[in-house]
Amino acid sequence: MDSLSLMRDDDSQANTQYIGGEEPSILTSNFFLDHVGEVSLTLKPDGLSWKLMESLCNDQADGSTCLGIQIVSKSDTSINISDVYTVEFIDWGLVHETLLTNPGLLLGHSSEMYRFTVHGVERSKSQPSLWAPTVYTFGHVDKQTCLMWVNRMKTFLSMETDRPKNLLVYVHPGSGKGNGCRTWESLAPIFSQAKVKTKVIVTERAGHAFEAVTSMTNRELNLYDGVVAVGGDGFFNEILNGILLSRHRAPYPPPPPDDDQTVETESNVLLHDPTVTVVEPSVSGEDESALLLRPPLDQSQAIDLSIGSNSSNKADQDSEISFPNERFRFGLIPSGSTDAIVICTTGVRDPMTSALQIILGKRVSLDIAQVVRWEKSSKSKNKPLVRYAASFAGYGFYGDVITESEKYRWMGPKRYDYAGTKVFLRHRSYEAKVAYMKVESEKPNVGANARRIKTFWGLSKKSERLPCRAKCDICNTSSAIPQIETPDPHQESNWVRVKGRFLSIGAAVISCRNERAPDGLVADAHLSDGFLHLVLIKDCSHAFYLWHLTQLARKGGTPLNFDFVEHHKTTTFTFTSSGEESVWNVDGEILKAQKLSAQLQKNQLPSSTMATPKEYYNSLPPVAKTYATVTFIMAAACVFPYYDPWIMALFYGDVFKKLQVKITGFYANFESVISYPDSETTNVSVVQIWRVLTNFLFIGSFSLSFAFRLWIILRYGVSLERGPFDKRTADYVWMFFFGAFSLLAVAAIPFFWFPFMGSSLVFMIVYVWSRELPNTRVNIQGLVELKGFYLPWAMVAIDMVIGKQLMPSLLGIGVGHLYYFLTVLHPLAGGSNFCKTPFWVPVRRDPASGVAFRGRGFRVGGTSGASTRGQARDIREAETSTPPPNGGAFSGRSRRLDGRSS
Ligand SMILES: Nc1ncnc2c1ncn2[C@@H]1O[C@H](COP(=O)(O)OP(=O)(O)OP(=O)(O)O)[C@@H](O)[C@H]1O
Repeated sequence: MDSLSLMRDDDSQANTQYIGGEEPSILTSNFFLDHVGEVSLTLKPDGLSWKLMESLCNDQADGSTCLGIQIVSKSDTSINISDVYTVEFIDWGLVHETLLTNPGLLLGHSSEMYRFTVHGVERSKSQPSLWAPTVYTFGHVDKQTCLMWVNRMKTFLSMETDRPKNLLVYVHPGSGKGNGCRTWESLAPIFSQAKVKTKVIVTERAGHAFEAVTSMTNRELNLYDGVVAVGGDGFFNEILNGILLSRHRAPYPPPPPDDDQTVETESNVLLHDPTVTVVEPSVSGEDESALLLRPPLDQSQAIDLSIGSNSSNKADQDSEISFPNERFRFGLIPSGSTDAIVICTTGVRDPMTSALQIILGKRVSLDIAQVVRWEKSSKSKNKPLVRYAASFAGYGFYGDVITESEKYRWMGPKRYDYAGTKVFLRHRSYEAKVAYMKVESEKPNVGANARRIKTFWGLSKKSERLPCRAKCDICNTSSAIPQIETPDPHQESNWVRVKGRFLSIGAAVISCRNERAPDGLVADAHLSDGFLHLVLIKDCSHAFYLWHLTQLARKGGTPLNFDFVEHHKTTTFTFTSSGEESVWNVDGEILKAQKLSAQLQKNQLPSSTMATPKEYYNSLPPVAKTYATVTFIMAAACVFPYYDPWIMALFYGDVFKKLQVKITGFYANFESVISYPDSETTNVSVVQIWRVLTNFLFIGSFSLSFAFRLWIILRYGVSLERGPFDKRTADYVWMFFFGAFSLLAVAAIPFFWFPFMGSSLVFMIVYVWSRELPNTRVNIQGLVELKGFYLPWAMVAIDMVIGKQLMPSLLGIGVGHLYYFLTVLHPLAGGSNFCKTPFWVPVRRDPASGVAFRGRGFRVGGTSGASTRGQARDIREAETSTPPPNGGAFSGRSRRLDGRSS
């Protein structure tokens, strides 16, 4: 009998066993695994496993060999849900019996049945970092059984919430050997199979991707779960800078001291001028780097700096207000000439492995170096120009090689060997001053010169290093990374100064392993270790330098163990060229700089860089800041005995009634009922029209309730303004006006009237936020975590429990919904937008958008920051694979906005 026929018709759903009560978390049933045979299949929330039911292959329990012959891959007996990227029901068709279950008959049988496939990854046995896609086809005669299993697996897959659903992909067609497009074409089917939407833009010139991501609003970027570069390290750097330059806010590293501000002391300490003035970063276009063609920086927004294959900061409760948000990731699919970043993060230089890791939402966090070039401006202030590096910034030899290699780009990756040889033969050294910060946890025995015992002719004995490798234990164990205490840069004693002629100066963020340097430039630089690894190579003879380079090119080599090489683990350094200049090579991009400083941006909260309340206050966006300030002043005014908040209240009867104000020589009291028997008083009549506005500005005197409402403005009001209303200030102001008008109308009905409607307006903010950012996780007092969508209702529930009035909150929800319906839901359903922001809204038009209604028009035209429908429409639009002819990846957007072509 054909073994497949063992499965009877009645061996169906009824035969699927549920283990674990009514809500089965475990399913088990018999299926036929294609090319294997009948298996007993078990599904648990964390994975799928199977056992061969009957087989002549009993050599090993897992059936991995049969009569001594290895059955490749299909002999696997389990796959984790975290390794599965899709499950598909594929209807009726053939399921094959393995050719090897019947040794006498090497022609296998096959039978027809219903089938489903499980697509996942398998790791190479010899090189576990190398991943490949794999597929298992299971068959069963009962369709319902198959469907039920598919649905259950999909449910488990849906719990893998960290996976991207919508990605922005930039492809550099000329990277490496010029096969960027081919690389992407070979991977694109996996992304669509995994139901990951991609908007693909093939770059047309250097700087194209940079300009595209720079010109995107936070709202537009937030429509994606991440950005993926298909190219080399330089291309990744271009995108990283495009995103960070306009969004990352952190204090600059201290500039190198001016010569006249530098005092050399006996202890070799560099004195910095702490009073140096920092002005806006320069936009000068004199550098050859295409990145320099960029718009002025907006330093008003903060970002989460956890970058690697992704961007994440688990502790960041406010990350949705800034960009990139916590789910946003940076992906890199290697197609370049060096691909050091990919080798250091995934362990292999394999596009498929990177693609699968991106699809499965695998994450690794990286530190980033902020590199600042300082120039004297006309006003003779130090003028910074900022760049970010994910792997390396190097001067001298490294800069010369990159400059030289650009001339031979046509050679492909070989150009580095040719240019390297030329530059080596030239053997140039450069006069420079370097100052670096002494860092506490740089213990003498783990530093570059650890246990250095001098031998003759300058060579040191091998140091004890823990090199970073694929699947590095140190990178994977956060406790293995020492906690670094960052010293105060203003304290002179924290600096060490080195002056001399250098063949090269390099600062590595990661080990920079690549095919030419198998252990990397700095073997013991680990991912996110918090250090900038400064490597100073002082002038030496040709022969020694060659020795150093050969050590670099050798696995297990000791390129840093020479007397002319210094390795310092630091967080900040400064550089001043004193003579003939080379250029800096920042992740493969050229940066000319006579004065430069660099600091490590540790994976940290931007808010933690806000040292003072003043900085925090200054960082607030204008609308929320104004509202919060006014409400605070209103509350503070109650402290004064002669101020009576009731004068702000909404009494419709009084709004058009004239008020007699008696003014004495010392004060005014607005309570008309009080009369003063003073002799010198003046009577003034005023209409109390202000009440229609001021009742919204008073959200209570200082109390717990007031603090809570103020917190809502600062938390959710700011979040809305920086997120969905980014660059749409007029729309945001209009939202408040709309809310106020609606509440005034509602308050005309006595049942809904409150003397102060401010708390309803504040609650409207919460409601609109919950609709705009419905999937943001919100933690309520550390007790429960829920989706942003439910936040207003959770707050109402809390109000109920603590016995507060519910009506103000419910009114806020009501008008919030009306606003959201009229501005988003109704237009998305095809209706017209009755609630457009009128031109009289008293706010300057956003210069970046040019029009006041840009954002709203955009959403109506197709996208909503977080509304499901908006997103769905945007995803459809996003499936364009070619950029418009003008190369502007987003030029279509402006046509949707206001009907004009960009
Ligand atoms: N379409 C394009 N035409 C020309 N240059 C481009 C284009 N797109 C991007 N670039 C630029 O090419 C430079 C190098 O790209 P990339 O890093 O992908 O290749 P690579 O230099 O071969 O690789 P690696 O950086 O790994 O050595 C980047 O600075 C990028 O700005």
